[in-house]
Amino acid sequence: MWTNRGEELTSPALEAVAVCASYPQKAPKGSFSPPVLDGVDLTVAEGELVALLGANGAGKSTLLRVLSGTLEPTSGQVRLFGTPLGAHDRRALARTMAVVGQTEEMSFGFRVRDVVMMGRAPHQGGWMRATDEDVSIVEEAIQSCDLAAFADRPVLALSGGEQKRVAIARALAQRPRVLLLDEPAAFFDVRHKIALYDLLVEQVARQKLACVVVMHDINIASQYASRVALMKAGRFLAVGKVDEVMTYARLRETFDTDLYVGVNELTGMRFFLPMRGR
Ligand SMILES: Nc1ncnc2c1ncn2[C@@H]1O[C@H](COP(=O)(O)OP(=O)(O)OP(=O)(O)O)[C@@H](O)[C@H]1O
Repeated sequence: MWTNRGEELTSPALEAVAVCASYPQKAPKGSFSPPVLDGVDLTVAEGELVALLGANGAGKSTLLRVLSGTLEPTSGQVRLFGTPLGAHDRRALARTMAVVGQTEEMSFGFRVRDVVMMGRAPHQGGWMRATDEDVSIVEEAIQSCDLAAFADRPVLALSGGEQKRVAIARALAQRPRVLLLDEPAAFFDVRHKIALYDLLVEQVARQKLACVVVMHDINIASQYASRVALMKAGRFLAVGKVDEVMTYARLRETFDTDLYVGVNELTGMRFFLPMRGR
């Protein structure tokens, strides 16, 4: 069954099928690095937040690059609402998917409000004239990312964490259906970290977003993720609900280290503590 936009109703929002990926290398010319992703399968539905967890170098950011179309898989395929990523028109893709990378270059000379407005560009006509709706979406994104106090400041005059919040506000202003974020809370203080994930789960539920987030904080993942994917050496060790996947043994295998796994008696949620070595 198909919608009037030609999308298959039963298709997941985002799908990686048997994806392998390598990086092009300078020498010898035309060669590739050894595989960084090795047969990854993932489906992400609308209204769910999937956390990618794994040690440094496991391939999390690479998977995000492949899912966003920045890196071509060497084999396998990524599909967005049932259609191969490459078959989507660039402008339509920009309306459908927003990406917040590990590092986001901010342009010199722009104010916070201008940068967030850039998220509306794929929805605007050739003249890029902001409608009342654009302005109100931008203001909502600025408010929700706690940026109102900085809205008229040059973006380069903000701290690392504040600039990251601007990049997230711009992505939310895009009103995408799929949102990919690479360690979005890396520079955040604890209050802003909790506020960000509260905001993300609220957006995921309200806008029916399909959201994939690379995370290093396993306690945040256990509290906010609909599902968790544990990565090691370019493969998934396990994908599933927190209680199925975030076990002592699986986390040990993922991170090559022991973690204490506890359960919060008030919420029933798991928590994890690092254990010192000998
Ligand atoms: N541009 C690149 N060219 C060549 N190899 C790369 C490139 N980027 C990453 N790699 C390699 O690919 C592997 C996976 O890197 P990736 O950045 O995907 O890991 P990650 O799981 O996101 O790690 P981290 O937690 O440290 O951010 C690593 O071995 C890394 O050295």
